[in-house]
Amino acid sequence: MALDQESLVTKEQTIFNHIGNKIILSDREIDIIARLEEPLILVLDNVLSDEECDELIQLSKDKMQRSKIGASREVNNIRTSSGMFFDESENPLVQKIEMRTSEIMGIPTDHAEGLQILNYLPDQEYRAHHDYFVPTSKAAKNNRISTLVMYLNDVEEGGETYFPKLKFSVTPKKGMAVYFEYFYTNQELNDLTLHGGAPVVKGEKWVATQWMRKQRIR
Ligand SMILES: O=C(O)CCC(=O)C(=O)O
Ligand SMILES: [Fe+2]
Repeated sequence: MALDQESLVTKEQTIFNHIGNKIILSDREIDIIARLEEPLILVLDNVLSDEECDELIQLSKDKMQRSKIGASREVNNIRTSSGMFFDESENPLVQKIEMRTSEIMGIPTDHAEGLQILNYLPDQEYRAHHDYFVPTSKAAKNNRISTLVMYLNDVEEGGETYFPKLKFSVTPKKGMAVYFEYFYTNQELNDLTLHGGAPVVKGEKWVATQWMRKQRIR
């Protein structure tokens, strides 16, 4: 069979490998609500309890400052939300959530970046971007391979996580999450994971993001 024909029928290896519509963890059952196969994108429910969401917001509120992204860590317009990172296993709640995201994502905790919290007010957004680093950057030597964005509250209007190349979007809902991975041999599939946080129209939006690296970082 010609190569291009083969690529039409063979599916790439995925990192996420739970079978069925539930992920049974030691302390919790997570529901798989929706699934796009390639690139793999999953909408998950019951990832965090209401109490865990509230506590994460409380713990991060004090530490918020205008988000800084990119190598220069300068304030810019790609992301207008405020944000902060917890240190790895900074407190018991963060440690518990790291264990959970590791089980969900199928990657050991020592590959996990510190949990990131973002807060968006009306008109604030995160323009479309890839979570992996460009090959020429220093960080790409141990690049990100997968993302879990967890919604910490309900947003009155707007704030969807959108994937413009797939014409697909996820509405934030407290305790739910969207998972995607970009460790495919076919770079075109990785490229399709372009995504952003749409501007919040009404209310505010809180998310916690877990990124996994290819190799251990701690
Ligand atoms: O806020 C969102 O919906 C997306 C967040 C995101 O893309 C990120 O944290 O990398
Ligand atoms: Fe992102």
